[in-house]
Amino acid sequence: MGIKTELDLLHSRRTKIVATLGPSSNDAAIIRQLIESGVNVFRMNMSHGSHEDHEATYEKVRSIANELNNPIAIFADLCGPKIRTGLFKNGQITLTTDSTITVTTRDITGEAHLIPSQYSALADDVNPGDRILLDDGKLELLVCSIDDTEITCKVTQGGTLKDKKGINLPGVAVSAPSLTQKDKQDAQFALNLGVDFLALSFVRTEADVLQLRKLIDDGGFQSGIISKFEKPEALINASSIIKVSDAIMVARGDLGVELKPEQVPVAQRKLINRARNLNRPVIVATQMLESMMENTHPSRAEVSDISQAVAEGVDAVMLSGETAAGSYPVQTVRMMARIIQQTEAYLFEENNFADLERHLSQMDTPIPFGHAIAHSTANMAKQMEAKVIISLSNSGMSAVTISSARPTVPLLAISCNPGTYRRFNLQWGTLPILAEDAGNTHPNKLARRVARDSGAAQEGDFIVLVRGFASNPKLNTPSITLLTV
Ligand SMILES: Nc1ncnc2c1ncn2[C@@H]1O[C@H](COP(=O)(O)OP(=O)(O)O)[C@@H](O)[C@H]1O
Ligand SMILES: C=C(OP(=O)(O)O)C(=O)O
Ligand SMILES: [K+]
Ligand SMILES: [Mg+2]
Repeated sequence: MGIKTELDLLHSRRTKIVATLGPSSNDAAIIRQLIESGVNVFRMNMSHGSHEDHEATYEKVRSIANELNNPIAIFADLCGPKIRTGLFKNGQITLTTDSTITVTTRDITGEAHLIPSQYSALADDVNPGDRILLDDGKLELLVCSIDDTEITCKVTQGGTLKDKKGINLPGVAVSAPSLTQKDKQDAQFALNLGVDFLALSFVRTEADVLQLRKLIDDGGFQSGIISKFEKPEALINASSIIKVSDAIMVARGDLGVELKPEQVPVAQRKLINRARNLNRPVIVATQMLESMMENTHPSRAEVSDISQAVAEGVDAVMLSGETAAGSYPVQTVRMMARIIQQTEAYLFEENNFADLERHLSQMDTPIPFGHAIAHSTANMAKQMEAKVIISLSNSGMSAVTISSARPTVPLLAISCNPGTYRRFNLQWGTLPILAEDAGNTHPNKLARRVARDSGAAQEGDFIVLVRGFASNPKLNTPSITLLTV
């Protein structure tokens, strides 16, 4: 896929698509189709699959993305202290409501009435009367008694339980740290592969994020961090967590178990607004097209859910089991792209993304420095009917600040750092451009050339160039330049 095709896509879809890799999508032909159907970012879930599997899939994605000249970004999602069931003899067991079962932390294979879990402190963390939720809360147990490694429970909500499904303990203070020993090993592995981001599960505080940041920095890597909001504590500490993260994810699967399900949509809205106000990309994840794991058509409620997230101004929507283990991975991505396009077309027609801008301008004054520049850029580009906004970024700050204003005019984000270039692909309405030259000496010339070569603008068209953002206030000298190609 050349840059012109990408540009056409950007004109028709600003909200990005994240797809999880797994057994249904580890084949080169499928990966190619997923990219051609609209995937912008792939997720490798470290909770499943071996390092060998992940490495093989990673190399396939990179080689196909290179071949297609597509700025696909890849992130590794660390397990975090997610407690899971172990393996069962036939891959699953059935739990009957009102029956008695045992959860054990012994290292065994599970069978009827016996659920293994590798989390060794489980028996210490729970008390009689606590609830244990299984598989994103679909099944529920009540703790009756604890004897060393054995937790005796009554099944209060039965059903089928498969291998390695999540265990949640709502209201129980889990002793495991956010970054477990396994996470550190998985992070090293993924950083060595060259992932663009690491996703940190079950973040509770800013310190959790900084611990991972240190691990990345100590290894001399540049990977970004996506903080996953899955705990009530994270919502309380949202601003401080967002500020030290490169992006966030509203991880609705675990969040909906740790909170009540009805609290999730409000948390989603608040997090989208908070992340945008702080210039950080935000992903909404989980069960977006869940029914398409087995069906070729989505439920009406799923379609509305995606449409709603787009209208709320999210940067990216994510597919999990749908592309990792579902029967129709490519059809699911196509469906997601269609839903996004239809909703965005309406929003642009109604000038509703501009309403989001107004929402932002309702923030306390003076509004943050970057927002003023970003909104002026968006407005000027629109008023002058500029063909494109071009940002020049070393760190990526100019591009993410402009993207957060959700401009009507497409944003071409230039960087000469391949990692920054790919990380741009998670951002709303941003088409990444990799340049050999950072444009420090001849920025106008570079901007004109990129606008022309990408087909975004022709001789005589207006373009708007933005550059000079920096996190150090003394070096922060953003400028807007109106250029004629
Ligand atoms: N790499 C993989 N290998 C095997 N199964 C996978 C893989 N990725 C996902 N799956 C399956 O798809 C389901 C949904 O995927 P996902 O949301 O990524 O996982 P989870 O919710 O378990 O963290 C998983 O529970 C698992 O059954
Ligand atoms: C995305 C999520 O995390 P995971 O799939 O790793 O549990 C979630 O909980 O919604
Ligand atoms: K995970
Ligand atoms: Mg989760």
